[in-house]
Amino acid sequence: MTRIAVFDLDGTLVDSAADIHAALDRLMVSRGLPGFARPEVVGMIGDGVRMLVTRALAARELPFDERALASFMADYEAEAAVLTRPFAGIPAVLDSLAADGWRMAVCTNKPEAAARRLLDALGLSPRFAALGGGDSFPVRKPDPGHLRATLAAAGAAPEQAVMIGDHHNDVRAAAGCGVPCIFAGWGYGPVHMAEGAPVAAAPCDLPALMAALAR
Ligand SMILES: O=C(O)COP(=O)(O)O
Ligand SMILES: [Mg+2]
Repeated sequence: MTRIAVFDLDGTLVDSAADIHAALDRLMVSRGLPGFARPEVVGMIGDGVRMLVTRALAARELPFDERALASFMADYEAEAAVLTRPFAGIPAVLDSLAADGWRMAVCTNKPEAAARRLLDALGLSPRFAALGGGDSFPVRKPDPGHLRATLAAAGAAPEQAVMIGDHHNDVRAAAGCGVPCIFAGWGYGPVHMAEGAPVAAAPCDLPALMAALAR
């Protein structure tokens, strides 16, 4: 059976916090508000762009505002790959998984256009059979339908899959599909978000953990 590795994007494949942080700070500056410290921004990532902007505005005691969301999205999408790079060891792991016959896909809560642009800019797009963004389907992680639809877009079934992610949204989406999950210990989510999933300390730990989990 062909196996498929479904990767989360922010905090798993790529260290994107610096560009998200810069775009959030530009949004704040445009409103005459102070910016954030990196740990604050890291704690806001994981539930998609609407929640990210909601949390950033709430941190400044402002209500959610569609115009702020639209201007953040346009700005971030254009500048998503300025500072963002794959985590150390990720390109080598993708090479080694491909050599072992794994197919690969991305299931991210980041809007699809920004995710696609980022993967294109980093030269990673050709590696993935499908990209399921936070707005690609009617549901997103932790809803298991997001993972299921991403797998379907890749022409794969949950029985073939292993998910790798850094947030409880990834762990829960996988659990809802009956897909084993590995928690990316190098990412943005605190380790309690693994909720019992095996934790990979570094990308180079993935191939062995994945081989053990794949059915
Ligand atoms: O956009 C987010 O909030 C998180 O994106 P991710 O699902 O790739 O971690
Ligand atoms: Mg993530």
